[in-house]
Amino acid sequence: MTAQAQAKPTLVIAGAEPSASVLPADIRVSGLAKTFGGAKIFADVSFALPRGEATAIVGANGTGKSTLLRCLIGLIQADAGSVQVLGTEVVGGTSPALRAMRAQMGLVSQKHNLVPRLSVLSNVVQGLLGKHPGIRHWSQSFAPATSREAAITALEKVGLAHLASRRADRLSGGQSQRVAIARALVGRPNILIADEPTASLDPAAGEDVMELFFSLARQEGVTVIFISHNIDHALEYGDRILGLADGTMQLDTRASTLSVKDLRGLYD
Ligand SMILES: Nc1ncnc2c1ncn2[C@@H]1O[C@H](COP(=O)(O)OP(=O)(O)OP(=O)(O)O)[C@@H](O)[C@H]1O
Repeated sequence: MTAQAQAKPTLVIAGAEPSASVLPADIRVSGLAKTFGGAKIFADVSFALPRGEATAIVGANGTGKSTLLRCLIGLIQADAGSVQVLGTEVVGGTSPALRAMRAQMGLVSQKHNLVPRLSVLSNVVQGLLGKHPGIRHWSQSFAPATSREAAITALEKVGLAHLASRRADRLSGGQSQRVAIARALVGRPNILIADEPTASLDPAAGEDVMELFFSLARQEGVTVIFISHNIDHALEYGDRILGLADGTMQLDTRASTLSVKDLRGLYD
């Protein structure tokens, strides 16, 4: 299959895999559309993500990958369509319903988003705020012992328990991203969402973070959806690839059936 052929509408198979509609899905998107100020970002986007699978979203800059993730989390409202996450309808969902849904998710972003002046342990404790809103989970010193212990366990999983008391702004980029992974995992989420988790890391640190992130996600049986500009990462770590181009989902297929060359077609 050539790169050019893969990205052309004749090969669009979004939503067409029989398995996508029959497997239990943690995320179901149907007919999703989003505009900003009248400019179409994407329309008619449909897919289903089976439980326990990792899905990579790929596509050129500005095609709407982050916007799509934000619509899934309910941080921005789609203009049309439906998004069901763990049984909750996100489009038009109430704030309490969206908060309860997000409490079952872990988020990792490219900028780590740690609170710089707080300790590593407090940052990880804050990963429990979705499940336990309120001041007790702002800092490890207010948190109940069970939460502190959960945070230490999460730090052990990413190999950083020995840095629990270090301030977050005294970490390297790779260490920060590991702490962000611990924070995402501490609440035992059902879904992990990562927006370019290695974008700010050098290649070796990026590789380490991807290995760690996916080995932990697989151990926990978590459904993962991640954006990557690294085609090798998308193919290596994604069970499935979603490709956005020209305002539609041009690609929705198993990673094992694709090559680097196929995916480059999305960037032409
Ligand atoms: N809040 C917003 N208001 C207006 N336009 C926005 C907003 N957020 C994103 N956009 C626009 O929507 C388009 C898609 O942006 P988005 O960040 O989703 O793309 P992306 O595929 O994630 O890009 P990249 O790969 O560069 O991160 C861009 O043209 C962007 O400028």
